[in-house]
Amino acid sequence: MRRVAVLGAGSWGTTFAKVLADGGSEVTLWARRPELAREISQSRRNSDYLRGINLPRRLWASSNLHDVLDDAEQVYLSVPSQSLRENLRIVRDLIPEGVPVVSLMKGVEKGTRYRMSEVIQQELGCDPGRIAVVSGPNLALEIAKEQPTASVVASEDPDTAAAVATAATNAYFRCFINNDVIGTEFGGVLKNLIAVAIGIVDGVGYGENTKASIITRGLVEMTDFAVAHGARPETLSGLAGLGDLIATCESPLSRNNTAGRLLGQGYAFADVVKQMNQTAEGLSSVGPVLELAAAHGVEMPIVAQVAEVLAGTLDPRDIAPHLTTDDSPAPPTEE
Ligand SMILES: NC(=O)C1=CN([C@@H]2O[C@H](COP(=O)(O)OP(=O)(O)OC[C@H]3O[C@@H](n4cnc5c(N)ncnc54)[C@H](O)[C@@H]3O)[C@@H](O)[C@H]2O)C=CC1
Ligand SMILES: O=C(CO)COP(=O)(O)O
Repeated sequence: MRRVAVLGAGSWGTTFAKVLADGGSEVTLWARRPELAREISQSRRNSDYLRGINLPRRLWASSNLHDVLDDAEQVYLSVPSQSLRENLRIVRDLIPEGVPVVSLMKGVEKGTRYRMSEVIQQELGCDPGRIAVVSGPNLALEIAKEQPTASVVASEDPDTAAAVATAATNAYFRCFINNDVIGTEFGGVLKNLIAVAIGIVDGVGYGENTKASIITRGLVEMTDFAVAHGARPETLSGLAGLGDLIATCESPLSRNNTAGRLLGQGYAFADVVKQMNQTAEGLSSVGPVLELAAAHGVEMPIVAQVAEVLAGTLDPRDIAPHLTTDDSPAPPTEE
């Protein structure tokens, strides 16, 4: 039986561990807190993150990294993006030589502005073909309830993508593969920012026209940004772009959407951070994304307005899809 390891026992790491176990692998899950590892292994529950979900028998957890990584044939990473580098420095000598390393994360590192696969490549010093990323419309709790879902596995090496997709496919979860790592990864990062915008206008009380306008123009911003970085535009119209954008913008389960809603209701950024007890990656990646956009000459008026609302310099009621960074009096063209 294939033996795989998942690092990070939050909502997505635990859900993905279940996906892999239900796909036939024997899964070891690393939880930082020993009491959480005990609860998962003994009660088959993760009550902090996945209330009411029974976890499969083929999944056990430990807070000991040696136990988790020993003999792993694939390693999946699901910690908050801003903590990935420090965690990789702890585990890099424990990851078995040559095995696929898979990012489940949807963030960009502050300061360096690197994607998660780039951080992995730097810290492990490995061939990029050993790295894969998983991204798609994947709200953890729905998948933990075994609702039918599709996702994308991207890697520069088709064998790596196929090996990961095979391990991560089961009766309710299906993975498609591609080799557009940049597009797949940025799709997941960028839709979080548009979901924050949707949450903000929802919190303000605006309706479906505003939200549809933001989703549609948001997809243009996502595509322009990703293509400027080398992505294929089709990837952004696929599961890892439009698919994830729809899921995250529509669902109250989305933490990015929820954070935006609180901002739209008038809470200050610091209060929103205090109220969120789970990771909302968009709050950390808005800065590095705008820096990358400026460096590549890409206009992102919606994301820029999100940044202003977070900074407290724009009233949430004034966030709007019709505003552009273009000062000319001529109407903008819809490309
Ligand atoms: N929850 C979801 O529906 C999905 C989440 N993701 C992505 O998965 C990644 C992980 O997010 P979630 O599991 O949802 O977050 P979460 O907030 O549910 O869990 C994060 C986990 O990381 C641990 N953690 C926090 N700081 C840490 C540190 N410094 N070092 C090691 N572990 C630390 C926490 O204790 C917790 O177990 C994020 O990048 C997110 O965008 C991707 C797809 C779906
Ligand atoms: O990435 C996700 C769904 O695909 C989860 O979104 P949130 O991080 O906003 O909860």
